[in-house]
This record gives sequence, structure tokens and C-alpha cells, in this order.
Amino acid sequence: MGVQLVNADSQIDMEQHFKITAGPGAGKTRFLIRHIKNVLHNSTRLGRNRKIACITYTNVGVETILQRLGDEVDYVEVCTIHSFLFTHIVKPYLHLISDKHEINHMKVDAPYEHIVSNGYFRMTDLSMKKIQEQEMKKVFWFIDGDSCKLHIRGRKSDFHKSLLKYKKMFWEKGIIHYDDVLAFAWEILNSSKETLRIIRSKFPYFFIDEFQDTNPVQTEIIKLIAEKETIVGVIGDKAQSIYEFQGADVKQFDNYILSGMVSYKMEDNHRSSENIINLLNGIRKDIVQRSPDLKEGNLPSIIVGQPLQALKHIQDIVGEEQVTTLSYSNLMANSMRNNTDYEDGQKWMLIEDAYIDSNPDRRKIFISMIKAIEYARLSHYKEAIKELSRHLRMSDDYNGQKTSLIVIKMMLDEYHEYSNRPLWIFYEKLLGLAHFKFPKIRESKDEKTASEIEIFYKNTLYSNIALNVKIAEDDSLHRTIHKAKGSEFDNVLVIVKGRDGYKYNEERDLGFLLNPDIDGNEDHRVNYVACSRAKKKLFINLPEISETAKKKLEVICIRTLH
Ligand SMILES: Nc1ncnc2c1ncn2[C@@H]1O[C@H](COP(=O)(O)OP(=O)(O)OP(=O)(O)O)[C@@H](O)[C@H]1O
Repeated sequence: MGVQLVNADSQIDMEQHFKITAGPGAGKTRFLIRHIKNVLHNSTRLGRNRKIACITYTNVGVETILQRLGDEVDYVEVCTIHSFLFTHIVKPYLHLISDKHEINHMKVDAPYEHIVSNGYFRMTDLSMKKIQEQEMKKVFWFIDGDSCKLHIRGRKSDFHKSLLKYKKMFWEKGIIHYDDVLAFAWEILNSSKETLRIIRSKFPYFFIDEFQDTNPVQTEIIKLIAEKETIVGVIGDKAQSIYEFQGADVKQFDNYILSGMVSYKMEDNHRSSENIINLLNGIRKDIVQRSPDLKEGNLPSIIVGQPLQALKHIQDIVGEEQVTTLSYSNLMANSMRNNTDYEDGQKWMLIEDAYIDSNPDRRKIFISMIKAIEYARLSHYKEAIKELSRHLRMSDDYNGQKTSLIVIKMMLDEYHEYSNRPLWIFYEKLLGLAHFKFPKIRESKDEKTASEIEIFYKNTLYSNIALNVKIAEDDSLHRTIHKAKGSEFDNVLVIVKGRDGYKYNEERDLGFLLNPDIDGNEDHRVNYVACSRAKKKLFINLPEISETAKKKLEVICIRTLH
């Protein structure tokens, strides 16, 4: 059977595996909600212990689906893949593989983000094998025959044994990372037929949204579950696959086939105006989207100049309406939010890489403090308290949470006193707090003998370091493109800059419009996702534009404003 054309309101056979391919704004979420409701009302295979699993990529995605399901959530479990696998497979059945991997399974309470441990790294032979500590961020699991193995992205040789030794030091303490959850879940299901049977029986339907972002281990888990009894349905858009660094792969979506699976395609775009849809159709060729609602709107515009000026210019055009800016890097998004200029060609870093301090305790406290303050400024208080309380566990009867709240509130009240001044001022403030224990920095008498650390604290502005904080679930007006996935906004300004330390280069950075390669170039897909978030007005900001590019873009119906 070929690919069948459907729309957001179509009903499909609920007892067959399915794959739905659809572009942005096609109504994938609307389809999923209607399909879940259809199964809830008509299936005879559901019950108190037999639910629909609905997996989506982010916590924001989970909230959206829960809200749209309204009261009909009794027999549906909506969660992220990590939370599903942890709750239903890893937590209850980890004991099946804990001896083999030396995991202290009684102490495992939740998965954690992997923060590279210098101490553990030094206890392996990895540095002797010329592996840099930062490369530990590129460690991933892959399935090799009957077992999962560790590998470092970008390396050819096999470092599995050394990497396993590093990981085991965490596991012994009951710490497992998000990527371990996938590997452990696969191993448990692959080796225990009984666990697989229980999962199939608890979840007769298994739906996955944003399937283009799943990684290969996840795909194998889904294939195992789908072998019998459970009906699996996946929905996605390969042109919106933007998590290559986490192991997602465009080809995976195309190659994903289950026996008896029916493939569907949606060609509508209910979100954007016809002019924006025309621009999107110029970037991708596999789906030509139509505008069933014939929404009118201006031609997308290019604005050349500084991003902050461009935003001001657009604000004059749209009046009272809000404008959302979308940037590739945290650095750019944070600069827009803080109303500060951004110099093209800056290296994108996480705060962990940007923060120079050889004393590990002091470094950890300062990084957490800055993160907590910046989260709290965006009202993400829960994350702020979680980040800080790990250093204040002993300070109160609430695991440090009460003290964290007091400290954060005080630091926010006094933000103006240190935010645009050297980190040294911030350091002196923390010294005076007495809540934290860290060694003092030895201050030199004259500039000649100043240590690297003293120079860093005295010459680096707090605001410059804070720009590197990554906001986990950013719902602000100025966010990164990755954090805008699945959302839509009336007016969007896409900011195009040079990549990670490079100055803007038209051929490369405007390639997504001049010579689009959606399958082969992830940067093109990221910019495509950004443009496709706009409902009414789309603006693209560039630092400069050549006459040739201008002419070419006029043909694709973009006008250029200077
Ligand atoms: N059949 C429809 N009629 C009218 N509006 C619709 C229809 N389907 C979806 N919409 C609207 O179109 C917009 C996009 O829908 P939705 O968010 O479900 O798309 P999507 O396919 O998940 O998009 P993306 O992949 O870009 O995140 C929403 O505002 C939604 O309310």
C-alpha cells in the first residue's frame, strides 16, 4: 500500500500500526488528540490497567497534550520517553541487570543530566588514550548485537571498556543519566520476555509525537514493543529533525517500518499565511503544503542590520502586537532578552565551559548560583531552587530549598548591584552570605602577580557570563529555535548569524534560502523550523546581504527592508 493522504480531522484504522508524515502547522497535534479520543471511545482493549501511552519530546509538549485532552485523561499516560521508560521499565526492573552493571539500584531515584566529573574521568585511562574531558559530553549508547555499547561521537576507535568504567562510578552511587535510561530499558526488554509482555499488556496503544527526534536506541525499544499486541503509531516531520547532536537522524524517520504499518501524509498548513507557506515550500521539496484556510498576510521580509534595531523596527510595524525572536544560540537569545548587543563571531559555550576557576567547589557554587538567578529572573523558580539547593542540603529542614528561596530572592532584589559589574562584586556578595563554603581567592597586591582566576573575576562582567546560561523550558518572547519547537506565534523575527565562533557567511548561513538542502543540512532544518513558527508576519534578520542574494530572494517572494 502506498502513502494515503489524510488531514487533521481524518479517522484512521485504530488497530493497525501507523506512521504519519506532515509538515509544520499540518495539525499533527490536533490529529493526535482526535485519534486518542477515538481510541478512548471505541476500543475494547482499554481498562484501569490498560492505557494509551502518548509520548512526546518535551515537558511543554506533555502539558499541551494534557490540556487539549481536557477531562479525558483517565486511560491515557502522557509523558516524555525518558519519564515513560524510567517509570515503567527501568525503576521497577533495574534489579534484573543491576548485578551485571554494578548499579546500586536501591539508590536510583530519578535520571540525571550528565555533568562531566573530572574526578571520575581521571580515574580512567581515557586521557592516556588522548581523549579530552569535554569529549565525555559526546558519549552515547548504541546497540551492538545483543548488548548496548558506549561510544564517543566523532571518534573511530572503541573506548567502550574505559567509558563503562567511568559510568560505573556514577552507577555505584545510584546516579544514572538520561541516556542510560534508554540503554537500560532496551536491555531489560531485550533480555526479559516477561517484562516485555507486561509492558505490552499495560499499553495496548503506544503513540509517539515528534518522532523525527527519537534516537536509534529508542526506535529499537519501540520496535520490540510493537512486535505483537501493542499498536504503535508515530507522527513526525523529518524536515523538523533538529536534534542530531542527541543522536536523532533524518534517515531514521524514512527508514522506520513495522510489519503491517500504514503510512499517511498530511499536506495542509493551517498555521501560516499563504505567503509564508510559499516561502516554506521553497525550502523543502518532499511535501508541498497547501493553505486550506487561504490565510492572507504580508510577504516575508528580510531586515539587514543589528538584531536589536531590527526588533525595534518591527515593533513599529506591528504596533501593540507581540514579536517573538528566534535565535540559534542561547547567547543570542539571552542577548535579545537582556537587551544587550551581540558581537557576531562569538563562540557559543555553556556556562560550564565559559567559567574559569580551578577550584572545583567554588566553581560549582558560582555556576549554580548564576544559573539559579537567571532561571528565577524568568520565573522558573522550581528549577532555580533545584539548582541551588544541592549546595545547601544541610542548611534547613527542607533539604536546602527554604534557604535557596531566601538567597535567590535576595540576589534578585540586589541584581542591579552586580549584574553589569565584574564577577568580583558578585564574589564579594557571596562571601558575605555565609551560606556557602568555598575558599577565598588570593588577591594580589599589584597587577603583575594576579592569578588567572583573579583576572577572570575582575575582568569578566557578570552579565557576559550569564548570557551562557541555557534555559531549559524557555517560554519567553526571546528564545532559541530549539525551544520554540511545537509552538506558534503571530509575528516572528528569525535572527541569522554566523555559526559558533564564525563571522556571518552568506553562502553558508543564508543557505537555507539560497540553496536549501533539508535532508543533508541540519542548520537548514533549524532555520526552516524557525520560519515555520510564524502565523501572520515573518521577518528574517541578517547582518548584511549581497545584491545577488537580494535578487534571488525577490524571486522567492521576500522583500528586503534596510
Ligand atoms: N483542521 C483544522 N482547521 C483549522 N485549524 C487547524 C486545523 N488543524 C490545526 N489547526 C490549527 O493550526 C495550527 C497548527 O496545528 P498543530 O499545532 O496541531 O500543528 P502541528 O502539525 O503539530 O505543527 P508543528 O509540527 O509545526 O508543530 C494550530 O493553531 C491549530 O489550532
